[in-house]
Amino acid sequence: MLHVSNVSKLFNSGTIDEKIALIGIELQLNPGDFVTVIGSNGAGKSTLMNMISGVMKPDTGDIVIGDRSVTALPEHRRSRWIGRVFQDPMAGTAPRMTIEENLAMAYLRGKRRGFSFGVSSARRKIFQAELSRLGIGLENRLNAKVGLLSGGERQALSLLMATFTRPQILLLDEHTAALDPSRAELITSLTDEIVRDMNLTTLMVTHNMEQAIRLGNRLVMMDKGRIILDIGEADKQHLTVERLMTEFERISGKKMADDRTLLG
Ligand SMILES: Nc1ncnc2c1ncn2[C@@H]1O[C@H](COP(=O)(O)OP(=O)(O)OP(=O)(O)O)[C@@H](O)[C@H]1O
Repeated sequence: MLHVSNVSKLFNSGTIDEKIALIGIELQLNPGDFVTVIGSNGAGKSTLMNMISGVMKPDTGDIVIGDRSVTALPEHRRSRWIGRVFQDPMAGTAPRMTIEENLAMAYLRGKRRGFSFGVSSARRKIFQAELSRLGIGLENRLNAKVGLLSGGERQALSLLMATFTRPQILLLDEHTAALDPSRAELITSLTDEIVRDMNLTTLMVTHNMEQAIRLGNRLVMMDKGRIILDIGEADKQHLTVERLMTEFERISGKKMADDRTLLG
């Protein structure tokens, strides 16, 4: 479903600010894979997400979604196949538009022209049904401006908007990190539910090791632009935070330098 092959990225090449962000990344996600990604600061996690979504182009390598190479396509041309939720609850939604208008926008993403922007009563029913699965009452607030929602509510809406057109790839970029613990837990369980229900192929970056172990069927660890561990379903079931830390130290030869990492 997603094949990242030999992807490298160097920032500020040839200057004293040169930064190696990714080196020869190889990553294959099969349909329905839910892969969590952890790694120390500057490991290249966000850069990898940006390469897949088309925010930036790799220096070398190829990115294939489904059976097509998207490496040369700009971000907006890939958006029909990709859903993405960012860390910042402000990033995924339009604050001055209503919940209904935001959903209509997401609904039209990647669709051919000819679909009207207006919200028909049939479509409104679909939106209400989708919103009610979030379980936080947003289905009764279709005309509320999104800017008035709490961070958790916005993130729940962003998650819905990113997923309800069933993207081929869902990218979650520390999407619970800016929320307080109870809201983060809500978004985490909604994520798990939606990804499983829709069988979405998902890549989720998190700084929370416990969350990375608990969710998904695979766990990938990055360090200094490389994937240093790729743990499959069977091994992941027996994984603990302590074991993960030990593995990181063994492979990288250093302690996990990441102030934000939650040990669970
Ligand atoms: N636009 C940019 N210009 C220059 N250097 C960059 C840019 N984006 C990322 N980098 C550098 O590339 C490396 C990888 O950064 P990236 O943000 O992908 O890491 P990360 O694993 O997401 O880190 P964090 O967990 O701290 O968010 C870092 O050294 C970073 O400083």
